[in-house]
Formats: sequence, C-alpha cells, structure tokens
Amino acid sequence: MQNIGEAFADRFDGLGITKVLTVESSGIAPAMMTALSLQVPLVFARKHKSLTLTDNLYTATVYSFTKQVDNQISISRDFLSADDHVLIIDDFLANGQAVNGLLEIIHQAGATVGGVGVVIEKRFQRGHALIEEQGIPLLALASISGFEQGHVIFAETEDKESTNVEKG
Ligand SMILES: O=P(O)(O)OC[C@H]1O[C@H](OP(=O)(O)OP(=O)(O)O)[C@H](O)[C@@H]1O
Repeated sequence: MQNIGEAFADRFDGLGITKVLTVESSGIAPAMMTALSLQVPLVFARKHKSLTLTDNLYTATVYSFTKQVDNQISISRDFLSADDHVLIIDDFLANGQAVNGLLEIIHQAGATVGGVGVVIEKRFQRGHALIEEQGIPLLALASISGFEQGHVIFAETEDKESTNVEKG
C-alpha cells in the first residue's frame, strides 16, 4: 500500500494538490498512503450519518453496485474550501458513481480537481470514459479490459494512464 501511495504521489506531485479525497471504506488505505507521500491532508466522505455530524455538510448520492444501495455521502464543510485543489483516490473504478459523487462535493465546495487515481479500473465500464470526457487526468495502476472464460484480461501497458497529467 505504501508503494501504491508513492506511485500516485509521484504522478501527481508538483500539481499544487492541497488535499486527497476519497470515500469510505475501501478507498481510505490507498488515499491515506497517497496523502502521506504528498504531505497533504486526507479527507474521506462518510456513507452513514453520524450523530455528531448532522449539518454544515456537503452531500451527494452515490449508488453502490456491490451493496446495491444508494448512499448519501457527506463531508463537513470545514474540511474542503474554494482554496483546495483536490486529488481523488479510490481502490476501484467501475461505473464512476463514487468518483462522480466526490466531484459533486468538490463542485459544491468551489474547489478544483487536479486528478483521479485508482488502484484498479474496470476499463470496460462507464467510469473511465466519464472521467476522460471531463478532461480530468486519470491514473489507473492496473487496468482490466475484460474477462474471458474466467480469466482477467489486462489492458496494454500504454493504456494504463490516460493523458493530461502534466507535472509542474
Ligand atoms: O466506480 P463505481 O461504480 O462507483 O465503483 C467503485 C466504488 O465501489 C467500491 O465501493 P463500495 O460501494 O463497494 O463500498 P466499500 O468501499 O465500502 O466496499 C469502491 O471502493 C469504489 O468506491
């Protein structure tokens, strides 16, 4: 996980990233290691309401394919502002629901997005194209192009990284 964090940090270093953003739960580990490598704070959206965190929130609706439920994800407005340039990190990218919800929260905060990093993407699902269509830099450390007869087919190495990542 440390190597994963360093790989994202290496790619997005020098772009003025001020915060790493993810959504609980599986995104927290790679996002934490990325934040440590970039030496910026990590903020993660919660999927469940908290007794101690009920107002002053940014919220978005995210459909979880694995759980088959709509989650109202939220973060406190104290943790994201218009001054922030945000890197989204998650473990998996499939239909792009989680990334879309986080982009919505970034938009509500008036912040900007510097890129999206995912450990594994399922390239054949909607998420990859959704991010690319918005011109957002996307780095997937592993890219799955499909499944054939029970085997994972990886995309070619040169397809792993989308364009637009420019180092400052
Ligand atoms: O691109 P998408 O279609 O949104 O899929 C990716 C999301 O799905 C998984 O979360 P999940 O809902 O399984 O929750 P978990 O991390 O709490 O297991 C994963 O951690 C991503 O956040």
